[in-house]
Amino acid sequence: MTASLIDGKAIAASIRQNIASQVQHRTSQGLRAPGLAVILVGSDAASQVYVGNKRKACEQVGFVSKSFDLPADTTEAQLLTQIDQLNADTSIDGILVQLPLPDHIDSATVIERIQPNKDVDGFHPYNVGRLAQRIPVLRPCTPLGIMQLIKSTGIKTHGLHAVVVGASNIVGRPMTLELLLRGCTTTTCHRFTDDLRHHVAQADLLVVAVGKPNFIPGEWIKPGAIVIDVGINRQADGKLVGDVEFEAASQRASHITPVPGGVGPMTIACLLQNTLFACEQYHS
Ligand SMILES: Nc1nc(=O)c2c([nH]1)NC[C@@H]1CN(c3ccc(C(=O)N[C@@H](CCC(=O)O)C(=O)O)cc3)C=[N+]21
Repeated sequence: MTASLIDGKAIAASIRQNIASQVQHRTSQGLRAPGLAVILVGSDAASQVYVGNKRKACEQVGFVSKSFDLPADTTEAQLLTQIDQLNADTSIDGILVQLPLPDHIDSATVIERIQPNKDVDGFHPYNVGRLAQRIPVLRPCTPLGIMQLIKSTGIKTHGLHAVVVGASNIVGRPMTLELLLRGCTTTTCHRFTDDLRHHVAQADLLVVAVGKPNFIPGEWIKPGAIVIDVGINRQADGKLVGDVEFEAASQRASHITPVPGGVGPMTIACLLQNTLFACEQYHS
C-alpha cells in the first residue's frame, strides 16, 4: 500500500480563507476585528520563528495582532502583570504566551493567570476540564487541528483503536481526550510504557508527539492505519523530519501526514479559529 498524504497545508489554507471572510463580514457590519496578543519571553531562535508565523497569520486574516517581546530576565511577577493588563484590554480576545518559558518562570502559574475566555491555546485547567467532561469550549490547537485532519479522510472514528504516543499537556493528553470524545478506544503511551511496539501495532489511528526524529519505525505500523506525525525535528542538514519514519510508514499506512506541511500549519489555523470563537462567543 502507498498511503494518501493528508495535506495539512492546504486544509489550513482553506480554514484561514474562511476565517478571513468571517472577519471581513464582521468589520463590514461595523464590528471590531478579533485581537490576539502574542507574548514571547527571551530570544530562543525557534520560538522567534514560530511567533513570527503566528503574527503573520493573524494579519493575513485581518485580526489585530499585538506583540510583546519581553527580555529573558523578565520576572514572573512582571509577566503576570502584563497578562493582567491584557485580560482587562477589551480589544484583545486571545492571549498566547509562547512556551517553553525560561526556567525561572512557572508556566502553570502563568497559564492559570490568563482569563479562561482569552485562553486561545486551551491550556488553562478550566478549558482542559471542559474538554475532559465533554463540554469543550476553547480547545488545545494541535489536537483540534488533528481532529480536522482526521475528518478530512472521511474515515469514521467511532470504535477505532487510537494510540497516542506522548502524554504532554500540550498535545498527548488533550489529544486522547479529543479522540475519546469522538468515540475511539484510546491508549496513551509515554516514557514508562513497556513494549511500545506492541501498542503501536494495535493502532488503527496513530498519533505520535514525542519530539524525536524517526522514533517510530515504519514496520511497526498496522497495515491500513491512519498516521498523524506531530514531531518537527530539524536535522543537521537543516531538513525537517517527523517522529515517524515517513517512507517506510507510507508503505503500510492508508493515510499519513507529512512533515512539514501536516500538523504544524493546522496548529496555527486552529489558533485563529479559537481567537475568532473567543471574540464571537465571549467578547462581542
Ligand atoms: N503557547 C504555545 N502555543 C503553541 O501553539 C506553541 C507553543 N506555545 N510553543 C511552540 C509550539 C510549536 N508550534 C508550532 C506551530 C506551527 C508549526 C508549523 O507551522 N510548522 C511548519 C513548518 C515550520 C518550519 O519550517 O519550521 C510545518 O510543520 O509545516 C510548528 C510548530 C506551536 N507551539
